[in-house]
Amino acid sequence: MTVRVPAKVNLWLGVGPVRDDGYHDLVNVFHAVSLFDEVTAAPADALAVTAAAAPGARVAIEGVPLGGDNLAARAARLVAARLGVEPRVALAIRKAIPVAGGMAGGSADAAAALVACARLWDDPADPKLDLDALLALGAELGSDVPFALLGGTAVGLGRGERLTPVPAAGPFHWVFATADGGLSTPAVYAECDRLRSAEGVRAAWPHEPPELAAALAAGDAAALGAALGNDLQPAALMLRPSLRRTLDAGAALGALGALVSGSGPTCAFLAADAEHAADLARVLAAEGVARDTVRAHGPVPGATVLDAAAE
Ligand SMILES: C[C@@](CO)(OP(=O)(O)O)[C@H](O)COP(=O)(O)OP(=O)(O)OC[C@H]1O[C@@H](n2ccc(N)nc2=O)[C@H](O)[C@@H]1O
Ligand SMILES: Nc1ncnc2c1ncn2[C@@H]1O[C@H](COP(=O)(O)OP(=O)(O)O)[C@@H](O)[C@H]1O
Repeated sequence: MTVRVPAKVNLWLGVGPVRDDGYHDLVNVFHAVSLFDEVTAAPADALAVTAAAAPGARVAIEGVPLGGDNLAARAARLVAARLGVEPRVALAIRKAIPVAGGMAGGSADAAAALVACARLWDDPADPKLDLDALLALGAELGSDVPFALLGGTAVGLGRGERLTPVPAAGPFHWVFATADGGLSTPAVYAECDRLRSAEGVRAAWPHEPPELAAALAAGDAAALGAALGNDLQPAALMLRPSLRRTLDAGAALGALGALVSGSGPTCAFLAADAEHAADLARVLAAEGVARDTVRAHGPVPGATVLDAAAE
């Protein structure tokens, strides 16, 4: 049983004040892109996780924990507990999504494991775990996990887990510039709070610009590029100043939009079309402002079971 699951880029990440539980209220516009991890789940004597780079992918696989704290393993245990079975499964993860890169690769693997384990252990004649149940389990694992189940384009409120799909025409063509080393999501949120308090800025209630929804609905890449935004970007740039050069290089090459993806350090560039994306990827790589560049398009569906013929 193999499940394919996409990375995300945040088209808009409005970050509100920190809440009593330590999380921030968000207006998080997620967009799933065609950069996929795959998780294969097979019955086994005990829970086990392996991880490898997908063919041709240059991911820093050593950053993926293989013990019980791997998000896919946590997902398997959660499904097993909910269904009252033992989590006897071997999970083989093939990663193309950058690790700790702001593209929600760990969340993607968790979503894939939720879907795969539900297929393995739920009763098909009387399933306990429908999509709503999986979305609720996903939210227990992490704020970004529900979106990896859903895919497409969606706005996430609350911690980012309360999702509403957003109509998007697409396809939109993207280039992602990966970086050496990841950024810790909690550290970037903490830096965002620190910068705001140092500047005496009180976080406003986050909002989403109306131009964004209009650009998505119309499939207008130029308008979308102008409407992108990320409240975590100043914090990511403070923690990783070299990203400024990467963003400036993309903008100078005519990217319609250039921003840090989520908590970074991956930078996302919106291209006018597939050809422009190929040019951007090639020149950014040649200029040495990224570890690697990867092209992808969005929106794409969320976690999907591959049939045997496709595997
Ligand atoms: C920033 C975003 C943007 O989509 O993604 P990444 O860039 O990490 O992929 C997300 O908000 C990350 O979501 P996710 O990675 O699932 O975070 P979680 O495991 O739920 O939380 C990890 C930590 O991030 C901070 N956090 C997360 C979500 C949120 N709304 N407010 C927060 O302050 C908290 O410090 C929390 O302890
Ligand atoms: N399956 C997994 N893949 C990647 N990272 C994982 C996984 N499970 C747990 N992690 C942990 O989650 C952290 C964040 O990883 P990831 O989801 O790739 O990044 P981000 O939150 O920036 O999008 C990693 O540094 C790693 O310690």
